[in-house]
Amino acid sequence: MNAHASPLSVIASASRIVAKVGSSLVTNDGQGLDRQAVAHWASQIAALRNQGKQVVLVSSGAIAEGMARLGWAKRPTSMHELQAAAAVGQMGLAQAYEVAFSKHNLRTAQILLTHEDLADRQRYLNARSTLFALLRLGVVPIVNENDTVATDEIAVGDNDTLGALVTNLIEADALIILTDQRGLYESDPRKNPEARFVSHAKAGDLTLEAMAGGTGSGIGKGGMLTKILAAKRAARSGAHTVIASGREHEVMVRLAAGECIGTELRAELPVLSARKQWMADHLRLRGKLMLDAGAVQALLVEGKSLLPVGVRNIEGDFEPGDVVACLDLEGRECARGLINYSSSEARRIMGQPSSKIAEILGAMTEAELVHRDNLIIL
Ligand SMILES: Nc1ncnc2c1ncn2[C@@H]1O[C@H](COP(=O)(O)OP(=O)(O)O)[C@@H](O)[C@H]1O
Ligand SMILES: N[C@@H](CCC(=O)OP(=O)(O)O)C(=O)O
Repeated sequence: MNAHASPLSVIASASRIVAKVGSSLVTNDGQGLDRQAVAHWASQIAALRNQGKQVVLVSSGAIAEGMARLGWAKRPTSMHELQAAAAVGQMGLAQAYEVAFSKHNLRTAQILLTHEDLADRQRYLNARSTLFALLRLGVVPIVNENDTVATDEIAVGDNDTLGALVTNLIEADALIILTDQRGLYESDPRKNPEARFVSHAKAGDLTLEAMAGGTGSGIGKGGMLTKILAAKRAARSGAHTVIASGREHEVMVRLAAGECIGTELRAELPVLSARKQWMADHLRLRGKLMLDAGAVQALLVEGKSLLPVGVRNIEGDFEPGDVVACLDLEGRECARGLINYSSSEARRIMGQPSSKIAEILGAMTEAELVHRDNLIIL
């Protein structure tokens, strides 16, 4: 896993970078904003900009800062208290970044997103154009989840994932995830101080997911697993990921100079087209299709569309245009795509040849249940 160490960090050649800093890196142990840390992020991003690199910052910390401002020692569990803390804290966060970046003559822009903003194709394209406009204007976009309005149904959920979604959105070359650990260890170093460090691996390598645990800090949200999954997601648009310690001196600048710091997860997965990436990232699954062996072979090996004849069972309620998962014989999701028929229609035609669709439903809109153009192989 540590074998293919490259002499130069992937960040050296990246011209568009998304950098994500976790809550523990912008607050003093969750007790209010660490203005010195914020100043360091600003000066490092300013240095990268002076090298001609475009940088979008995804910063956590709103809830931690809100808790400090409200005098709460413990992270609340109720959604509305969390949302209230985020609303209070985001003010401080935005203000601190604006002040810190202004010392380098840089303007900042606040971008608060939810999953719902990105799941709508028009709003997705709009967010993308706005981010590009900001980068062209030389402004540093600072992104966070819009926690104040984000309920579970519409939330991205954690900023590692949000960082990956923004990486895909703006087709960044690299995602830097800064956290309170040196990078990925073979198991959580808080629980196992003997755990070995992973310096290089392939993004999307399934063995990494088994190594990564949840958050250990009580301040952060995602833990290491969301970072590993973020790297896999970022790789789908060709972006490499580095997970490194935000406590390393001048970590971003040294990475940009080519130094290998932290865990480098290289993008070696097939890159999805922009439209398929958006489908994979943003649309909620509405149902599941259990396939037979022939259909699995047709999809995965022969690159064909999914026909009703290869479906053995269907779960869920969906309408034409919704996203459904395709499961293989072992129940693993092997593909997902936009379905052409509603769940009630699909149940009536499953297991049948396409020539029978018109007879069963009264009309045939499409011969395929999911056309290959609308299908993502996982
Ligand atoms: N295999 C692992 N390697 C490194 N850290 C891990 C691992 N598994 C779990 N962790 C935990 O993940 C934490 C970092 O995630 P998190 O607390 O969410 O930080 P952040 O706020 O930076 O996102 C670490 O402090 C560590 O305890
Ligand atoms: N949006 C939340 C942060 C959520 C989150 O993922 O936190 P972290 O694990 O510290 O990156 C906030 O600003 O408090």
